[in-house]
Amino acid sequence: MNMHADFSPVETQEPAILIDQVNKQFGAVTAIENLSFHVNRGEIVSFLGRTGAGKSTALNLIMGNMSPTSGRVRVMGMDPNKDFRKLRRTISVGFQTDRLLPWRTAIENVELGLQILHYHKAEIREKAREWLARVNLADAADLYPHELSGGMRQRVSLARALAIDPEILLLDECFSQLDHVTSQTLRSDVSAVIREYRKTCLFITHRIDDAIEMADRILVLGAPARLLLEVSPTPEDRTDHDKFQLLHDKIADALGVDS
Ligand SMILES: Nc1ncnc2c1ncn2[C@@H]1O[C@H](COP(=O)(O)OP(=O)(O)OP(=O)(O)O)[C@@H](O)[C@H]1O
Repeated sequence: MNMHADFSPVETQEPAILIDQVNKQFGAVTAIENLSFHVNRGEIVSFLGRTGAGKSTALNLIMGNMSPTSGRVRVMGMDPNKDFRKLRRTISVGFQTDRLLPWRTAIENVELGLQILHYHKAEIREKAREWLARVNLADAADLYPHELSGGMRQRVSLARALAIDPEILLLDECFSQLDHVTSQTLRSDVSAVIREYRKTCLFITHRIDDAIEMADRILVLGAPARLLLEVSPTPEDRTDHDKFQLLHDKIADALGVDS
């Protein structure tokens, strides 16, 4: 159990993430234009947009790194920019690059977030081992990042993000640097873990396949970020080739890209 009093879990009935009529300007540039959406607890939502669609800006707003020019951003009912400290244990992020520390072994990298949150020493090692095993890396605990493949490093990075037991996992293009086969395997392993532990996940990608495979709901964004299409893939959309293609084409059409 985490003994640090500052980081007690946040309890609320509100959606995990709420974006309500949000605008974000950077000088003359509009990054987000009247964007509204929510992510329910335990839901996996994919954010799909072309480059420059404001996906990173939306992520920064949710992480509390900046505040909107107008509109409301809420995470578990709180303002992430104002309640940054209270939400430290609530949100974890998996990035496009693994961001592992090269001088730490795999297990020591997983331990990092737990150390920052002042978990007890014995608990830190135990949880890190547990999560490495969950991402199928139990045997790689003592290897350094340069001894691991790209897919393995990304698994370590995801174990690190999940080890602090966050309510919400934000995944920012975290499979896009990997080859197709590695990315597919990791994607299905990670979505299985997210569903098993009933995490809320906002998954940012520009790959239509990734979104259909992983998400309960897909939000297709135009640039500047505004909602163009919202779809909920069914299990058949994933398993039936024709249905998959139909949905793929519909999303590609909304995005204005060739499928
Ligand atoms: N700090 C900033 N200062 C000025 N302009 C910014 C800033 N951050 C983002 N922008 C602009 O806002 C728009 C949206 O950028 P953002 O990085 O959020 O898009 P994105 O969808 O994440 O793009 P990508 O897929 O390429 O990462 C772009 O036009 C970008 O140049």
